[in-house]
Amino acid sequence: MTGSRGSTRERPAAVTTPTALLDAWRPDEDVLWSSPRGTLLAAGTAERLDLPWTTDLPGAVAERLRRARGRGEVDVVVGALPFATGVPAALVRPEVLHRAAGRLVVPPATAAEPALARVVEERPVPAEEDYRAAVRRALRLLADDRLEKVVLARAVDLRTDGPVDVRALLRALARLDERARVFAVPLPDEPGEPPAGGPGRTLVGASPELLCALHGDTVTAVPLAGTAARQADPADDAAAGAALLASDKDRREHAIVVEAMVAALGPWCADLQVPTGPQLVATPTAWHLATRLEGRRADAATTSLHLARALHPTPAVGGMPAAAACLAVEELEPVDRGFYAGAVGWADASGDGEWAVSIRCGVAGGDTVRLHAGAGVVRGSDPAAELAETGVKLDLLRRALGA
Ligand SMILES: C=C(O[C@H]1C=CC=C(C(=O)O)[C@@H]1O)C(=O)O
Repeated sequence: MTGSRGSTRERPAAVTTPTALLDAWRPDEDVLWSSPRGTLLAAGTAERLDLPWTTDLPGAVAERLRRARGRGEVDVVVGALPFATGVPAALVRPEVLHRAAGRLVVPPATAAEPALARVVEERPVPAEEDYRAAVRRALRLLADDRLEKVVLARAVDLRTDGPVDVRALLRALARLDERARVFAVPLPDEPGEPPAGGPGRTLVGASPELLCALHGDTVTAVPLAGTAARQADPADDAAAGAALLASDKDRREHAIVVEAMVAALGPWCADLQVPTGPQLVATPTAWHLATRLEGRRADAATTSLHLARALHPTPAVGGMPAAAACLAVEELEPVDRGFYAGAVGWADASGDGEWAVSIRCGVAGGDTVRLHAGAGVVRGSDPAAELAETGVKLDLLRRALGA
């Protein structure tokens, strides 16, 4: 699935399947990534690349991959980049890379399958009324023209009655959303945390949003923005999707993202195709507006990480203008985003790579899972509706956890 075929520590795709890779995934040791293009199991760590976005990340990664290729080692990095641009990434060049064709498709659960630990407590951070108050403060910033859009996120801390089995959670996520990019990335301990005795922290999720992909010369990005809750009744559900597609406020929120992404990709692309309007995409809990951008890279030296760095943070997770929105996020959100709303995926020595926006995810560790979700605030947004929208987004992980 990647363009590079040079390394000696890779297993041929024919010998394995996505579900075999999931079964082989080891907590705290391995990264799992599954997308429509294929599934990767990055086993063990040959090299840790804990670089922030703000360094010459594309150059540094390309150089390390080139050297690894020269030594006949795995020449692919896999992992996650945080939301904040100054914070180190959780990227690894694995000892062994296993690949399988196609995405992870998990058969229905059997009685023999171990059940996930039960969620016994949920604590929103901040409290729901404080989130609504933060949206009202954001609306005041939007009113005086300093900002056009800001995405405000909140967290929910879940406590379970036993350790969370991340492999079982991945299975549940893959069953729930067959179109998503599903991932599990072991994270470093938080600074100042005592050394982990038990299981460490794992970023785990099912992202519906492609930040960018580069395959050969083809550049793709599929920004999402604009949300409506799915409905149980099919007619109501179709009506909710149609209403979203017709919603002025959501189309405005979406257009801000597309405009910023087209501007960011422009210098890297020849012939960038931009559809005239958004389409609907569905996740199990939400409808979204989506626009598929496709172009050809203008320069053969461009890698997927050049594109990711040019795009991040898009106004689907930050806002517009980006710098003012990030300041507002810092001021209005009481919880650090960590690896939520960053990027997760892989890059290889040929320049190819695929990066999802790390949304619809949580950080699992021991008996807790911290979930995050955000909603785009623009003029005319309603604090109660934004709170409900973040709830709809959080529901994907809640549902996978059986909460
Ligand atoms: C920021 C999130 O979603 C983004 C993706 C789709 C729709 C969004 C929205 O309507 O605000 C967000 O931009 C999230 O899931 O936490």
